[in-house]
Amino acid sequence: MKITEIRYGMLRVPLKTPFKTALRTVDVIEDIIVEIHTDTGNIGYGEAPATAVITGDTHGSIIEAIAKFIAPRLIGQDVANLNRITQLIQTSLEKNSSAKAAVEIAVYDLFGQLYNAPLYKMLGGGDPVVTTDLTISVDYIDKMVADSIQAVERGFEALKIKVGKDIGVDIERIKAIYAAVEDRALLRLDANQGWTAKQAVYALQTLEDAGVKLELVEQPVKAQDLDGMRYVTERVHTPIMADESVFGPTQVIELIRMRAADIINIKLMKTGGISSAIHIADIAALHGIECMIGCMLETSISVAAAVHLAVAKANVITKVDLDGPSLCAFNPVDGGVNFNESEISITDAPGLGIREIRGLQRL
Ligand SMILES: C[C@H](N)C(=O)N[C@H](CCC(=O)O)C(=O)O
Ligand SMILES: [Mg+2]
Repeated sequence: MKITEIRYGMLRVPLKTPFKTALRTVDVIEDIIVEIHTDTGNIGYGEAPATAVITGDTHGSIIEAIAKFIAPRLIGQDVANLNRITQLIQTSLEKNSSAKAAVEIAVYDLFGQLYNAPLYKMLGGGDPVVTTDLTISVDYIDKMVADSIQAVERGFEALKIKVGKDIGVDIERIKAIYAAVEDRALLRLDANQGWTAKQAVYALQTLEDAGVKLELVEQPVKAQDLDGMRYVTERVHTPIMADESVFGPTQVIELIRMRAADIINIKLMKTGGISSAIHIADIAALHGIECMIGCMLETSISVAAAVHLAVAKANVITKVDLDGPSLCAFNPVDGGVNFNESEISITDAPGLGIREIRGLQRL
C-alpha cells in the first residue's frame, strides 16, 4: 500500500454551547482534515485544529507545513514501513505539532487498514471502551453550577471545570459546584495557565481547608514556568497535572527530573501524533507517573485516534478527557469510534473505521 496523494479540507462543526477557557472562547470547530490516498484505493483520515494560543498552529501554517514540508517526503512511501514514515514526518520541520499529528493519524489509520485490524490492536490491544469527562466552561457561577448539574444528569462521572480567571471568583465557582455535585462526580480543574504560582497555592490550600475534594488541577501556571509548577506541586495535597508545559518527550523528561508535576496530559496535537505520544507514555510508565489523554477542540476524527491510543495504554493513560465530540452539535463522521456521551467504544473496523466525513469543504 503506497501513498499517492495527500488532500485537505476544512471541516466546520458548531459547538452545542460556547467553549470558554482562561485562554479563549470558541463557538465553532474549524479544523483542517487530511486525507491520505493510496494505490490500493484505501484512504487514511487525520484532523488538525488551529489552536494558536496553545500550539501556535493556524489554518495557514497547518496547510503550509503539510503541503511544503511533510507531503513531498511521503509520496511513494509504503505504509508497511510505519516507523520510517513517522520519522520522516517528525523530522520534516520544527514545531507544527498539529500538522504532524493530522498526517501521522492518517498514516496510522492506513496501517490498521493494511493489516485489516482496528488501530488499538495494532498498538497492543486492550479493552475497547473508555469513559470521558465533560468540560464545564468558565462562566458566571450560577451558569457553571447549572451546567455541572446537567452534565451529571447526562451521566458524566468526572467534570473538568475551567477556571484561571479572577482567583477569588474561581474559589467561589469551585465551592459552589462542589456543593452541588459533591458525591456524584469527580472534579478536575483546568486553569489553562491563568494563575500565578502563589495564587494557585492560595486557592488550592483554601479549597483543601474548606474540605473541597479535587481529583487534580491542570496547568495552574504559565506553560514556561516549570519552577512555578514545582512550587505549587510541593505545597498542595491536590495532584498537579502539566498540560501546556509539555509537548514532547524532552519536556516530559525535564518535568519529571524537576518533580514539577504529578500527572502529564498527553494530547496528540501537542505531541505531533501517536509515535511521540507512545514515547511519552513509556517514559511516564518507567517513572511511575500517571497520564491523562486529552484533546483540543477536535471532532470524532482525530479524537478517535486518541481513543485507540488510550485503550492500548490504559495502565498509563488512566484519565480520559476526550470530550471534543460530546461538545459538537453533531457528529460529521460516518463510521469511526462510537461517542455516546461519557461512554466511548471502538468497533472492529480496520484502522480508525471512518467511512465518510460529511460537510467537508475541499481546499
Ligand atoms: C476539549 C478539552 N476538554 C479541553 O478542555 N482542552 C483544553 C484545550 C482546548 C482548546 O482550547 O482547544 C485543555 O485541556 O486545556
Ligand atoms: Mg488543559
